[in-house]
Amino acid sequence: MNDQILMTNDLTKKYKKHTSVDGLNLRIERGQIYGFLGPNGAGKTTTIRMLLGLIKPTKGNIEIFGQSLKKNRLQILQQIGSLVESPTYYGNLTGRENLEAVRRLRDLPEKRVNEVLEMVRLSKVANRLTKEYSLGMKQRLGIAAAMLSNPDLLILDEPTNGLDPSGIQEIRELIKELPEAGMSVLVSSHLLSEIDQMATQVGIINNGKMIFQDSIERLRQKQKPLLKEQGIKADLQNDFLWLSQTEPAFVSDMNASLVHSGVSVYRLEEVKRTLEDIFLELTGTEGSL
Ligand SMILES: Nc1ncnc2c1ncn2[C@@H]1O[C@H](COP(=O)(O)OP(=O)(O)OP(=O)(O)O)[C@@H](O)[C@H]1O
Repeated sequence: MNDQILMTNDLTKKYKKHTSVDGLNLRIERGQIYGFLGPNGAGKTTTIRMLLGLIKPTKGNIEIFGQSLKKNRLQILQQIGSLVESPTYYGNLTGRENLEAVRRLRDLPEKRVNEVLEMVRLSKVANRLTKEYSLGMKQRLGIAAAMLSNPDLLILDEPTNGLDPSGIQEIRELIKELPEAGMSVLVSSHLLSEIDQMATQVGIINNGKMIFQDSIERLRQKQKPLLKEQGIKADLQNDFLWLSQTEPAFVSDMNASLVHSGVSVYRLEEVKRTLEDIFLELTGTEGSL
């Protein structure tokens, strides 16, 4: 079912002569995890600020939950949870106390604090002071606060920024579970690798313009013909592009070609065949052990 939750038409923001966001037509459907990708300065934060009614578009319109943001701002924003920039806390309060303060302010049900702590996997450290939290824990607490009101749409601006790989993994796992809890998600990042395994849909923005918007599967499929055109044999398996040649010149040409075509390469690795692989190949017993 096509159930559009967010739609922008020709969304544009100009600062004097500079166009930060240029005619964006964003489309997000209910239940999707929409990865909003673009290099630094591409216009992601400016777009998100417009979606949250924090700044006014120069041109274009925004429809969220089927209603115009201009006309129904407050009603729409009540159903959106957001994390824009680093969350701020009272360091001398515990994680639970910080959430409790937000909950009271917004008059939300008491049980919700425990529910969101559980969802972001902070229950065990809920009674520790937040000044002792790691950056990843702080980000998760920020997401918990954004989820307190049980919003239909969660907007997260670069929630993995500055985190180490395990922190990124935790956020990724957490976000993946949100559609099941009834939330659609827009999550921005400047690295494809960070949202690769969690987004269902991807919008790529560059210099304020949308250059790709489709499913993550379609984005992956684009990689193969590109190499095929150049006579390079490649096999796409488990999110990795497998190549049989490893000469330095070949690898660097292939990398340049992918990057020039807008495909972010986040790791190049030579995988040596294990002795077991060689043994299996020599003995022809592959797959029959
Ligand atoms: N208040 C402002 N006044 C003038 N220019 C601005 C303003 N806010 C943003 N810009 C410009 O708009 C462009 C897009 O910025 P934006 O912060 O939206 O990018 P971004 O994709 O979120 O990048 P980053 O990840 O670095 O935050 C940049 O060139 C920026 O300098």
